[in-house]
Amino acid sequence: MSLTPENYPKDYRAGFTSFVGRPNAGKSTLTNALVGQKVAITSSKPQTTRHTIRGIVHRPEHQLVIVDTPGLHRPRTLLGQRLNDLVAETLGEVDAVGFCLPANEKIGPGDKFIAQKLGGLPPRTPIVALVTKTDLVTPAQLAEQLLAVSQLGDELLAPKGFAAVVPVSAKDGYQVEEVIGVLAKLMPQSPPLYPDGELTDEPEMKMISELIREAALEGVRDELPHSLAVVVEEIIPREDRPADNPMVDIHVNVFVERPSQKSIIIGKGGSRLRDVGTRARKEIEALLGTKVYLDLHVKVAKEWQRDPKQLGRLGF
Ligand SMILES: Nc1nc2c(ncn2[C@@H]2O[C@H](COP(=O)(O)OP(=O)(O)OP(=O)(O)O)[C@@H](O)[C@H]2O)c(=O)[nH]1
Repeated sequence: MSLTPENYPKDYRAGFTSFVGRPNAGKSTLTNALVGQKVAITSSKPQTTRHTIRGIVHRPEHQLVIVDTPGLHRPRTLLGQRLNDLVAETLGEVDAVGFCLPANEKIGPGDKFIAQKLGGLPPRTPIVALVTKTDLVTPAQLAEQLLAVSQLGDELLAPKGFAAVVPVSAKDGYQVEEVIGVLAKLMPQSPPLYPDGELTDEPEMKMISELIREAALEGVRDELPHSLAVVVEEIIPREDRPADNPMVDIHVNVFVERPSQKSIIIGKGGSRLRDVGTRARKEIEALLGTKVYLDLHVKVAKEWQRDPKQLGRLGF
């Protein structure tokens, strides 16, 4: 029998949690592992998560709603500041924060910067340290990192420190269920917030633009992630299609900052853009469950990261 707001165990817990951590710490991959389906985009390039995407973890005794925040980092451009505002806003509203620190990298200034920010959250918000990517280190290295992480909490989150320090590998599934359990215990007693089986409430347009962004970033150089914005202009059901075989036309603008970046995205004779389109289309078809015609246009919007008007137009 599925859970409803009227029929749920009396000690049921439900609430919001958010993962923070420096770029590449493994936040998106962990979200996907917890939810069990691809919802947040992942890539080996830092800062690919621009939008707040929620994954929802359902268990018989609790529900976790995960808000996936962009990588916290020191503000550099206007876009950077906006990302930070977004992170601060998101974190003010959650019941617990998961702070991701990779097991295979020494704690650095970026981690300390984030820990300091977390120290400024309302005193009731518990913070769980998640030591990610444990598959990449030996048990001895892991033990050392767990100790270093606890010390970081004692130093910068005094007097409470971390509510827990949990090692996890999203890649091989080690301790994924433990992470859910630890976070769930920190949620308030509450009826389920979302119906059973719902995995994300992210609007389709955002998910589509994330899929295209992910495809467009595949295999490109480091400078591009910050310079790329994807805007889905419209989604139109194709007329004159048989009812059992529908199709939608999706018109998309891909914005870059410089003509040279436009050439990178398009590739020789348009070959790269065709590949990006094919890969993204397959993912979008799987998401929507219908055939898709994807119309991609690459445009140059100079310095869009620094221009408030352009940022607004691009949905930031
Ligand atoms: N070996 C291993 N690699 C991992 C694991 N989790 C994440 N990764 C890799 O680490 C890289 C970054 O992971 P993401 O999940 O995109 O990191 P993120 O923190 O969301 O990154 P941003 O969006 O840049 O903030 C990717 O190449 C992942 O495949 C893990 O448990 N084990």
